[in-house]
Amino acid sequence: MSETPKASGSLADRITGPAASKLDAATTSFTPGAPNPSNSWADEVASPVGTESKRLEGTLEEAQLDGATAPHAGSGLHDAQYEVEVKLSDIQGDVNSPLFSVSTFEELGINQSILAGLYSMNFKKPSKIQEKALPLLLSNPPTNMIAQSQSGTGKTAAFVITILSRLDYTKPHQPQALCLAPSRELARQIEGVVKSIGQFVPGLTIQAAVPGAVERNAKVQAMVVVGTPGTVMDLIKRRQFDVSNMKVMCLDEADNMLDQQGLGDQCLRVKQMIPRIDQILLFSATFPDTVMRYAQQFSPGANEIKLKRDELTVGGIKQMYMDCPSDEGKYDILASLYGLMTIGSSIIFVKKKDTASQIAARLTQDGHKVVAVHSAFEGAERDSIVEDFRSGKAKVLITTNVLARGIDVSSVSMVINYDIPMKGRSDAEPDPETYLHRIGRTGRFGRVGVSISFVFDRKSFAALSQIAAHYGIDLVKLDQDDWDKTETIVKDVIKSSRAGTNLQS
Ligand SMILES: Nc1ncnc2c1ncn2[C@@H]1O[C@H](COP(=O)(O)OP(=O)(O)OP(=O)(O)O)[C@@H](O)[C@H]1O
Repeated sequence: MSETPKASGSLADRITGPAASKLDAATTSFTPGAPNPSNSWADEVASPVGTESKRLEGTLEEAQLDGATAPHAGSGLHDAQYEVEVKLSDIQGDVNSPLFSVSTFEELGINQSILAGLYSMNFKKPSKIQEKALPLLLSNPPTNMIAQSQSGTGKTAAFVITILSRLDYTKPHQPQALCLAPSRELARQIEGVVKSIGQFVPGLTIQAAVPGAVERNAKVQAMVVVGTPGTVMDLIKRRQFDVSNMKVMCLDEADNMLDQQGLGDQCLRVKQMIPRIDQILLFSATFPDTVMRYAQQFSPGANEIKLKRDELTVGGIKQMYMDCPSDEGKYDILASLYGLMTIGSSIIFVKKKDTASQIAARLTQDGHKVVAVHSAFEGAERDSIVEDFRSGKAKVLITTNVLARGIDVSSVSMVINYDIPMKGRSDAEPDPETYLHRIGRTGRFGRVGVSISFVFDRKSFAALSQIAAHYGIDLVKLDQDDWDKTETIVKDVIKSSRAGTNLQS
């Protein structure tokens, strides 16, 4: 890291000095990007977004504790030796961790061949959601389930084990389980998890139903089908996909699938085209109240495992924000962070496809190595770019909300919200669910990671403040005027994780 942000002084600082978090009654008019001589926009927002430098210290200490790195491995915060081994068994033994469980996979009544798959993936103990959900999921008669658990805590394995336990293995060409996901990348990833967990299950057949995967007129002839709603709907309509014998239907990222106008309609159509389903499973890290009611209709009589709002954030993810000089000025800050982004892998989330492409082009021009993916890319190209990112060939990925959910790449140590996620007409409101899913691309299954959200005006600051208030969290302000300090703070967290490479079981 040698570059320093070109901009001098944050907007908030240029207005009033370090942004204060208390509400200031006297407000003056504000033009985004233009210094306001008398009042900070930050002052005008009742905000839990903390700015005191001493909070940085506290957070770093917490980072070590929450990430379960230093205390278990015995490495101190200022230890020059960054390579710290994270002991997963210790995290899973901590009653407060979402990965905690008292039981073993054997005790959950899982079939031997499925157990063999779990062990070969080095899954030693279930996580909390797996331990709580599996007895309910596997009991007879099959019961519907709505299950919520923090990002990166192993929901996929919970529903995949259920699917594999429900199949009639005497009918290898008969589709019996359907799993739907909101993006082709997530559907492909789930297909991979089914293959891995089911690798020792004799006779198991799996097929993906994403755009381009099933030839026109070809039949879907696998027991487990994982796809995206639009493609699956078309295949059923065209009678390429026989759904007369469906035992399990699972929606991953269910709140997103049911909430979004297009996706929601398609999921409902698919369900209506299936004459009978023994078990309907809805999984997500988030279930806003508005969607929950609809989810309960979609999956009637379901057992429910829910989290409280303040339990939703993952302790291993250190959430920070950067006060940028202007919308345009965000680019310089991003470029300055490049060195930190490549310690592990990073994902930069933007709102628009165009922004993703433009930033990627600019960073490339400036000599950095990055890739971009969004829905305007062709399917095959998307697959190959995401594959490069998974394998570590590409370390910095710029994308839109299309990859905000579900994507599991353990080496991701940093997530940047280049644009604060917004929803509603003309982006009127902040989108706390998307925020949580985006930052959840790091800190997977006990690992440590950093999220940095960029704010630059009153609207973006207020939006981030509301998101922080929604989850009852404090965000740490990174100072662009003290780049060395910023670098140290971020580096300490990222290097303590070396995400993915040193998680010992
Ligand atoms: N019992 C386990 N032991 C060890 N690793 C596990 C276990 N269960 C899951 N994992 C790993 O944890 C990671 C996260 O799991 P998964 O992708 O299922 O999370 P998730 O809860 O679905 O997250 P998200 O809400 O982001 O979709 C994966 O790499 C998975 O292989």
